[in-house]
Amino acid sequence: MHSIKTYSGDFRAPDARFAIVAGRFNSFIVESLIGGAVDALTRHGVAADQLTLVHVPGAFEIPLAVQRLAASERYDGIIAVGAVIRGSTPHFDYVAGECVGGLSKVALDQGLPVGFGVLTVDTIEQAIERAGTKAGNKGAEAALSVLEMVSLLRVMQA
Ligand SMILES: Nc1c(NC[C@H](O)[C@H](O)[C@H](O)CO)[nH]c(=O)[nH]c1=O
Ligand SMILES: CC(=O)[C@@H](O)COP(=O)(O)O
Repeated sequence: MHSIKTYSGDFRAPDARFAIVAGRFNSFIVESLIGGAVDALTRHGVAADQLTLVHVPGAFEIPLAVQRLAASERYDGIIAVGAVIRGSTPHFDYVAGECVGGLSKVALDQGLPVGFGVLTVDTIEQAIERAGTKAGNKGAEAALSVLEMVSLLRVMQA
């Protein structure tokens, strides 16, 4: 049997600091995503004083706020939440594309876990399903992914 060096994170990151950046657009959905993210983190031992919540106008603005927080070096991980719902013009593709592209760039440029809890959906019904009803809560999923990545990066640099 080969012994393979393995790195894996878990869902514990003592004293880690997290920020949630939330777009206000479609706020009735986004509030549930924020709630899911906070609930997931607190259930895994993250205290309120380890959490910061930042509101921005919409998904397009999320990457800039995430970049500013990342550059401050005060956070171990950042969770982006928002809801981009397709309308009748190509606007959706621009907003959603810039949001995910910007978030990936910040994560890689800053070497910081950034969770993608931004819904990119065709209908309000699809958004509701993914904001705490039958298809889970993408805010919670993103928060747990960030928690795991923070833990993993700590293991990898130890
Ligand atoms: N249509 C949606 C937007 N649009 C707004 C943009 O994100 C941005 O705030 C505006 O263009 C000003 O720069 N935002 C969402 O989060 N969701 C949408 O469905
Ligand atoms: C995601 C969007 O940008 C969308 O809300 C815009 O709707 P429309 O394409 O009908 O202007």
